[in-house]
Amino acid sequence: MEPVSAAVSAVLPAGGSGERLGGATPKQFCGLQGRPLVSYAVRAMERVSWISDIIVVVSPENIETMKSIVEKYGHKRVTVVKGGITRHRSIFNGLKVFAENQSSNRLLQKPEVVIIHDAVRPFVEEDILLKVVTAAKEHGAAGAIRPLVSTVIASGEDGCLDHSLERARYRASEMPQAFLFDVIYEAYQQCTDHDLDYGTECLHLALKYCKTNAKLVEGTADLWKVTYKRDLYAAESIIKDNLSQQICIITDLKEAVAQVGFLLHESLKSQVKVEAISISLRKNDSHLQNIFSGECYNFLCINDKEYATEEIQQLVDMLEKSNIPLLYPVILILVHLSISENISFSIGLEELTKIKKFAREVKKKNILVYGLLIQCKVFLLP
Ligand SMILES: Nc1ccn([C@@H]2O[C@H](COP(=O)(O)OP(=O)(O)OP(=O)(O)O)[C@@H](O)[C@H]2O)c(=O)n1
Ligand SMILES: O=C(CO)[C@H](O)[C@H](O)COP(=O)(O)O
Repeated sequence: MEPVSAAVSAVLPAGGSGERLGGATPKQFCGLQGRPLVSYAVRAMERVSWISDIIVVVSPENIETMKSIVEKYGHKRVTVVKGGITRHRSIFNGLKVFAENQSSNRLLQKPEVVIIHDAVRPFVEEDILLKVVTAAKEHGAAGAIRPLVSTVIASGEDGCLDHSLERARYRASEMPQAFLFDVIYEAYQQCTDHDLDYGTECLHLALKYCKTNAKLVEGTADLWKVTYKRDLYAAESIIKDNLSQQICIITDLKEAVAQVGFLLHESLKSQVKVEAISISLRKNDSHLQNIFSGECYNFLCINDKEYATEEIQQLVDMLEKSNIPLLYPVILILVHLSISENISFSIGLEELTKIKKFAREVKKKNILVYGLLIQCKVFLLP
């Protein structure tokens, strides 16, 4: 697919109260693995380099909470805007930031295409964003859809079945959606109070007021909206699963050690996404930096050096300098290979004590260090 050739920004409605989920905290602020749900959606947008501004719309009482989330998790390109009493009113407020000079918000550059995405749909990927934006540029509006899980039926006044819809002909409307900014803004300006208070579908507004037939784009199953309590549990297990799906194996440049890294890569690659690199940790390696910013949280560092702590210290320093938010525990497994002819380990007791002390220190920074000693005996052929 062609790269994006339009100015694109995003509006994330996050101003609801989460009645269906229940509980005192609105669902977008519920913690998943210690981080609020809304922050995952913001992060998903932020990772897409061609999205310029991200407008997060929250209820007036949650403005400060949202601002502190932006600060705590280092979110960039985010403007927090006051929401309305319904989702449509919140989205409209978000769009206004681009079109009207509001006293509390600087006027942001009006995008050609605007993405609208519920803040409670945390697993949105660049691929689907690109598809809806490209389709919106061509058709004026586009939205992700999914097959219906259950058949839609209508009941009559007596509470009995009136009619049912042919399931194969209908689709569930999901998010993200994208619009030519002028189309959706015009539609919202023309909306009646009834639309704003009872409507649930932005694509419908574009059709009703701008005669724009949205292109429907097949989305993936994980675009679903966190609505009920069970959805929070499901989202949390997807997050945990994603975290354990990527590992980086780092070896030094010595051939025997690099060879172990290569073999490990071969045996793991069918189960997890694995990167294996041979580098000198003393130098600043751009490939390793890219792996950090790709949010890899698991590292296996193999070496045969006597001073293993220095190596792992260098890796931790690089990790910290890379400024990736340490939102989850980083797992660093230090594998010390002792390749020798005799059975004694090349690493001394003093070094082991140092590693243990180091592990205790970095644990406070959410970095968990584990050590593994492997004795490889070299058999010399006669
Ligand atoms: N006045 C509102 C209502 C909803 N939303 C946002 O719109 C998205 C989708 O709405 P929904 O799932 O219905 O959220 P809630 O309204 O919070 O949930 P409920 O209907 O169960 O109260 C959510 O990110 C929600 O925060 C909003 O910005 N402003
Ligand atoms: O499914 C959607 C597509 O437009 C919206 O995300 C949905 O309408 C959200 O609002 P609610 O759950 O309050 O109806």
